[in-house]
Amino acid sequence: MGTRQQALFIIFGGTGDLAKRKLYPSLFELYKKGFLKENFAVIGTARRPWTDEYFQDVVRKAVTDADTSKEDADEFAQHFYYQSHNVNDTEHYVTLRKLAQRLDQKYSIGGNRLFYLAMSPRFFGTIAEHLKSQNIVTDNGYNRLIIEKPFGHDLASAKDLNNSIGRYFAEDSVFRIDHYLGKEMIQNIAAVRFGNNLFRSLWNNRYIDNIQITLSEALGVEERAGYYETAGALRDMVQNHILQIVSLLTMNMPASFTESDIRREKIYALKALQVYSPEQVEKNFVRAQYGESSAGLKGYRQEEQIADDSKTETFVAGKVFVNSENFSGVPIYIRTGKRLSKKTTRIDIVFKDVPKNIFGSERLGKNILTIIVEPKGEIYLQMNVKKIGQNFGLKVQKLDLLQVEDNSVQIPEAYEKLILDVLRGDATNFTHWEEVAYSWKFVDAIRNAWDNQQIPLPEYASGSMGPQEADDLLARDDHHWIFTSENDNRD
Ligand SMILES: NC(=O)C1=CN([C@@H]2O[C@H](COP(=O)(O)OP(=O)(O)OC[C@H]3O[C@@H](n4cnc5c(N)ncnc54)[C@H](OP(=O)(O)O)[C@@H]3O)[C@@H](O)[C@H]2O)C=CC1
Ligand SMILES: O=C1O[C@H](COP(=O)(O)O)[C@@H](O)[C@H](O)[C@H]1O
Repeated sequence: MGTRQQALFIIFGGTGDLAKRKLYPSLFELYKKGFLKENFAVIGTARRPWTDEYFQDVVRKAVTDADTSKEDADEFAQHFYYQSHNVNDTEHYVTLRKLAQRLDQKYSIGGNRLFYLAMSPRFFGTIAEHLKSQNIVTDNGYNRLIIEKPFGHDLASAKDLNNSIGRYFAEDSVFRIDHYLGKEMIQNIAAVRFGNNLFRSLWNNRYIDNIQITLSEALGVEERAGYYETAGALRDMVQNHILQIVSLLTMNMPASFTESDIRREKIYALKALQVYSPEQVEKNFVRAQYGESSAGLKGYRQEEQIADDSKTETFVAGKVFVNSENFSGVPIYIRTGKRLSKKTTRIDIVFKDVPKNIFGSERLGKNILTIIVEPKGEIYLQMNVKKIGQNFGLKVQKLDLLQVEDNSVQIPEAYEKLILDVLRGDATNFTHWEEVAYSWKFVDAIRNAWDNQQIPLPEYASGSMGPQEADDLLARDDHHWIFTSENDNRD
């Protein structure tokens, strides 16, 4: 049983997709594990006129799967209340305050409040302002704000947003969520890097040849076309998830495994990102859009709510440099896209060749450390070993370091972990404002070059691993993607 937490959750966007698919199931897991018990309540707010009963029914459905007992789901759902609320209407905050006060007393919560902004970022400023001006924040407990991505549209809008939130909430009570930081295998990066002298000492430009980060999705744009048209893969995946992974892979070893020390090093790594000129963008970044597939899948421009002449990229590949002492000169190849051959999130660290191959005509394979985040957590290392037999020959052997067996370990969902971190006041796995700012600075340079220059937007076949240009990017450096649709792990 976990340490009991007491808090009142106010979820803005309580009728939305994220709330139903991720937030309610995560809260339910915390409830089943005993982190939430008697002393918590949830107010869901949005404009539609739901009743408490209807809302509780939505919550019950959202948390029900084959393993859920009806009693647990019923008991849990009784902690949920609905308040029809337009975030732009000051009057509605008065009703919200009264409901919050009543529930605080009813559940003996002691003033702790967690405000989850699960809606469009254009509303964040006004919500933060009203929470303060209408006294929905308390004096007798903590008041924490969880903010969903995207944090702004570019550096200028992110600054505006940050300023408007910062007027009402201090940086240490703002939790900018990036759900990748809650993933078990992403958190494993620090364990592998800093817990093993073997890797700690090799983790630099003297031994690492290149790094490859792949976040590929098999699904298309699905129901989020309206948002995606304004974002594209660069803003949707690179600005946040991919650059966060880059920072975790390249940061210096923190003085201690604490929030402030880790943050300092992550900020330093992101500050060291090489920001490209338009000419460098053209050379080092590729964008593309998915086309129709021979299997009958729609191309991006044929999807609902997408313009026939949309220029939104659904795929990005690029070469990134972190110009720190330990990483300058190491190409970090990144790629992400929708409608690719497979849903996989993986990191391949490719080490340099031994300075001299003494084995004559025997070819040496590369040492590659692979961290698979999805679909199933795995870490393995490719090594050269002798082939068994009379003669001397070499072969590449995959050394399994970790395999998260299906069902053998209870892997908490990213949102579950992150919400618990917020309840505990631990912001280690959240994004600090400076990280956001340096990431936008890097991304804006690419976006501006794409918007202002005639940089091509090729199509790729749905079900492939992107356009030929993404392979050419590595081939020019005499490298290749370790993960391909044909071969999971070739060299
Ligand atoms: N869905 C996902 O998988 C992910 C989402 N996110 C982010 O989470 C946030 C929410 O996304 P998602 O749930 O998909 O979005 P949805 O469009 O599904 O939900 C938006 C919510 O906002 C409410 N809303 C809209 N306008 C108002 C208003 N004026 N006053 C009060 N409520 C309003 C809507 O309810 P109503 O219409 O009843 O008012 C609805 O509950 C976004 O920032 C998104 O980028 C981030 C990662 C993944
Ligand atoms: O933030 C986002 O992430 C999802 C992919 O998340 P994952 O945990 O399934 O890898 C992506 O589909 C979505 O477009 C983006 O907004």
